[in-house]
Amino acid sequence: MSAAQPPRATAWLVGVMVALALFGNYYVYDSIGPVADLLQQQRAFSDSQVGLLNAIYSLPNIVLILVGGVLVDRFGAARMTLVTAAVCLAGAALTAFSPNFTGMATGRLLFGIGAETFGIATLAAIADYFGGRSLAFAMGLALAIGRLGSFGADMSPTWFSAAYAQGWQPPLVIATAFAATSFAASLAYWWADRGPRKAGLLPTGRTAERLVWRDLLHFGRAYWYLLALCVLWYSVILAFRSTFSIKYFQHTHGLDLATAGEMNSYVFLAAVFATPAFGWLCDRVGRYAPFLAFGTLMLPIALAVMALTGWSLWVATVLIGISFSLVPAVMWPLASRLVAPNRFGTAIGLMWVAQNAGIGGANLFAGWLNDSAGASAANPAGYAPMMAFFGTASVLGFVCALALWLTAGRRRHEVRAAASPGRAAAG
Ligand SMILES: NCCCC[C@H](N)C(=O)NCC(=O)O
Repeated sequence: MSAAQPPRATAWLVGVMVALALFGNYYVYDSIGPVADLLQQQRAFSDSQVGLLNAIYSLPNIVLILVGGVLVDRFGAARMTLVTAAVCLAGAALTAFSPNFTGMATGRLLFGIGAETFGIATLAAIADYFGGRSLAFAMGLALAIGRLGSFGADMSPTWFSAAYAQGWQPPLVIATAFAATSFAASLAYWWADRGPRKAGLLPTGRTAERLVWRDLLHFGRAYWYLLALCVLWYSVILAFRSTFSIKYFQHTHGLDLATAGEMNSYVFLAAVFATPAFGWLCDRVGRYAPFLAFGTLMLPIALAVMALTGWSLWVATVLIGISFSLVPAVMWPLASRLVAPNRFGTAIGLMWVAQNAGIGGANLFAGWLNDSAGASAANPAGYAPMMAFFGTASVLGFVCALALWLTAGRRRHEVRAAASPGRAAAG
């Protein structure tokens, strides 16, 4: 980190553009769910085909995202944000305008290849500009605007009802327009970044390094705890909340589809406001690991409340909302403190390789558990193995958070980390 920093106004301008870029990107990510039924009715897609349109996003990233992280370190956040936003735009357009399933799937594949590296580049951008000040708040705010994009996609059948009335294509064309907005915001960020970068006001650690595979093993112990926690927590929260929770609410708590979906969407909405608020709190208090441990603890408690008690679903929804807001608000700023700045992209890339594999694996395993136990509305007890699996994984995530707290998350470590960002426990 250089001593001089970009002016605060420039940092916030960049923050706003990055957040706008994330908004469009998250909208496109979540744009398939709302048109799934139309795709089945009008294009005769099967459930597997619709599922594949989302799965194909994660699968290539189990390998490619690592390369993406290294590219971010090598070519810088601004250039990689711009390039990957262009790839995402091409993917969204191909998805919307393809005459057949193969073309649509290729579009989603392209979008996935661009989007995960785009995610790393935007985190690196915020770390560049807010490394020494309000980092968790700025990252939380950017992620919150991204979540607003996901919420917007969920609400799009209401907001753009005329487009939905015309069939499956106009909503995907709207998604492409959001991808174009994301590209425009990325272009503006790249433009604004040129001055501070040339003036040497940004971290100078990002060098044109080759990918040395052995180096990947040289992160400190705290980083590996964070990686394990990232895999376990995201696997549970995304596989449960994005795939199985609505069906689970319907079958075990007797909700209708609309109410179950609404109950689920409150978690997104809560995250929009609570993620930056929690980030702000962490910056003010100057502590990260204890908050991370608290956030991860909320998840197994929520799952236990759902699976083992007859309490209102609101209790579990609030607890998951806290976890879903707090953990990302702390995890990514903490990651930027645990590794050197020139290895941030690689570090996040490695975390997201494992995360994508974990999310994919958890989805497949939970589905297999439900099928094997015959989970259904007639047999709600059949969901017990899935809940036991999610519960165990979330408890293990909490154990990793505790281990991280003990390794590099005590007050003395975090004070030192704040004084010298990007160096703590890097060793
Ligand atoms: N856009 C939804 C998937 C994002 C996955 C990505 N690897 C990630 O973890 N992003 C940070 C987040 O909390 O959304």
